[in-house]
Amino acid sequence: MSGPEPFGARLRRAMDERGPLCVGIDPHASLLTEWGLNDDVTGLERFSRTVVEAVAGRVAVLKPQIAFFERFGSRGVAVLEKTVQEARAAGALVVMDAKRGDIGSTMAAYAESFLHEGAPLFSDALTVSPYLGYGSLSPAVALARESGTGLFVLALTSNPEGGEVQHAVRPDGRTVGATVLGHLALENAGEEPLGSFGAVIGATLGDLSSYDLDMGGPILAPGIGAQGATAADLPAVFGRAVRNVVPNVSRGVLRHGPDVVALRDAADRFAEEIRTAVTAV
Ligand SMILES: O=C(O)c1cc(=O)[nH]c(=O)n1[C@@H]1O[C@H](COP(=O)(O)O)[C@@H](O)[C@H]1O
Repeated sequence: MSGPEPFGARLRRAMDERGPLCVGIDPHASLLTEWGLNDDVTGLERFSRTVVEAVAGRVAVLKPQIAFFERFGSRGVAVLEKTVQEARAAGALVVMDAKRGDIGSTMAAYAESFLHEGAPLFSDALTVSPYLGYGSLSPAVALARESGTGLFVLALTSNPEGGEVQHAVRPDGRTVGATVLGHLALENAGEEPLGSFGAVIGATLGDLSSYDLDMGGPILAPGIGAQGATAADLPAVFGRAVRNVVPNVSRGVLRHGPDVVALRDAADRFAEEIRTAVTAV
């Protein structure tokens, strides 16, 4: 008896139907102010509900960044619970951006918080950090397989400081980032049409031709817009793997709020730029 449909298959279908764009829900204090909202839970709730109303029915993925909700304690997390539920009800997949990482036993609790169906923050996928050793993620991998959810593992991050760790060369001659990608390739082996264990690779990183990006899973690609990358960069950065790329745009879309139509139009413009860039490959 087969279990729930794997995240990778659900994501592939959503990307084919809605395009690959992921819009981030990052309620920065500065954005709340720009939207004429107070930097409080009421403003947080209005902000989040507006983004869901504007784009959850049309983009494949929404990516709430948990830190901006945790800033308000339990009432902020209550807003996040509602936001995730409303986004999923509108047909978007939700990637919870929590970048969780810990030793195995604690990692299991982190995984249950987001990937166990019935958890208040149940999401379709979770960002995780492998920097306690890729193997420390195994409880999250196991639960994802069981619950039909997925992981996005930080591999080559968009921030300029990432290289210090991720480009470090291990005794076997491979970089730390390449080692993470190698683990993911094994995790996704045999999964069709797309594995459920993705990598986070910044769209800001320029030439990655020395890396094998074809690890059978999706690539969450932040960095477009506020961090300086553009949709046109995607084919050059990701090569053939661009077909599995989920480009993320957070501030680049959110700065057009609070008007719902303006938010929607901004998302549509990014979606069209991405479609043009990716189909040119
Ligand atoms: O895991 C992430 O989502 C992530 C990884 C990474 O390497 N770089 C990165 O920017 N992110 C997240 O992606 C979003 C980027 O936001 P914008 O720069 O506003 O589009 C933020 O929520 C970041 O935390």
